[in-house]
Amino acid sequence: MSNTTLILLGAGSSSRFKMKMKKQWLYTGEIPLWLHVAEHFEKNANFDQIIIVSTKDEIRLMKNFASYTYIEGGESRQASLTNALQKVTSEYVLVSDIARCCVPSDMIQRIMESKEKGACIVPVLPVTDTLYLDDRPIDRDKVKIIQTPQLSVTKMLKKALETETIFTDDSSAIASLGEKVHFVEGSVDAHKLTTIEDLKKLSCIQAPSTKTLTGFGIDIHPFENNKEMFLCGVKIDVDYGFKAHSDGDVAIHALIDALLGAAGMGDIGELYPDTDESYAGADSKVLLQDTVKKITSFGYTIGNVDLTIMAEAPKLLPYKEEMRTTLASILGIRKNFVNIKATTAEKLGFIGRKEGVTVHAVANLTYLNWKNI
Ligand SMILES: Nc1ccn([C@@H]2O[C@H](COP(=O)(O)OP(=O)(O)OP(=O)(O)O)[C@@H](O)[C@H]2O)c(=O)n1
Ligand SMILES: C[C@](O)(CO)[C@H](O)COP(=O)(O)O
Repeated sequence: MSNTTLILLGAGSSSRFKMKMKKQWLYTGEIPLWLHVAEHFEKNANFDQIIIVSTKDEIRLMKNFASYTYIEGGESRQASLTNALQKVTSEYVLVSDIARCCVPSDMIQRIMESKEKGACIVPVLPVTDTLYLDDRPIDRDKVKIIQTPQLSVTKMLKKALETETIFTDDSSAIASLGEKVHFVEGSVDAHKLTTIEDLKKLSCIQAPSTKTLTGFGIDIHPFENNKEMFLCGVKIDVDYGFKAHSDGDVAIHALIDALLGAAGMGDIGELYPDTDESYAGADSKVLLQDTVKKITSFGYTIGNVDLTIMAEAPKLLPYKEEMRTTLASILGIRKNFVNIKATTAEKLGFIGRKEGVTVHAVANLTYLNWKNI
């Protein structure tokens, strides 16, 4: 028993990163950044428990990668930390930002070995440039740059955060109680990933794998009279549509499943349950937009998609070009990467009897190559 819990904070929105992808989900080789950080800490110290703090959507996906304890974050770093601390029963807690993704092994050792030296053990860097406060130079030897991870006595940190005051790190919270903060040497390598430019300073992360991930989706809907019909987001000029909880766009539903399949994100029913009244009559284009947003924020980029619509009726040839253009625009790819095929079932089965339609879809994803940004 190490009597230490590791909390990795990753519930931020990456707003300063200014990419469609969240920085936590940038891929290094075949693993996302958050997992790279967790595995690195796990290799370098013993923990009773490892807690990853993230958002609800991300936690769903994270659980497919590794069995850590996952906790939903809050509005601020401090709120996220407070949520995670509720699950901590060990004497010590090591808290780090996932954004600080290249913390050297010797820095982790230095912090862990200093456990007894204060209520909070903090890695620091000296300032090497001249410093001014407003229009006056100040003594730079009295100034420190504070990094993470920080090791705290759990009960002190919990107590320090029982306040409305917002602290930018754990050490400032503990210092506010008058408790001893002990400084150890940090490292320039433990630079925090905040903007795209920071990527150049982080040598521990490699280019993402060039692997292609393939997903397959299938959906079936029966016809229903006196409804509007939509396929691939295009209104089809017939006086019947599909029986469904949403607008019944069976093609978009199959495509969403193919995209989710390639990303390892489950299926359409998990993301947009048909028991949820907010999706009653939903425009499937909006669901596809949301799926694309999620896939992109999790570090993937869409390569191509291919759909086969099996329908005895209606005739779809006149709509194929508009279907291609509509899907390409939502997927954010050129229309030559969107293929639509239509086929009959040669009058066989429920499709042949004109009772409904089946759509098969395939999608390919790759990891977004952030090295080319
Ligand atoms: N509500 C929040 C906000 C931040 N963090 C985490 O705290 C760390 C430091 O935050 P920062 O680098 O500022 O990340 P973001 O908040 O994502 O970035 P930005 O401010 O640019 O949106 C990050 O690992 C971030 O994921 C968190 O867990 N919960
Ligand atoms: C905790 C921290 O990384 C210490 O340097 C820093 O304060 C986080 O600041 P942010 O504004 O939440 O990125």
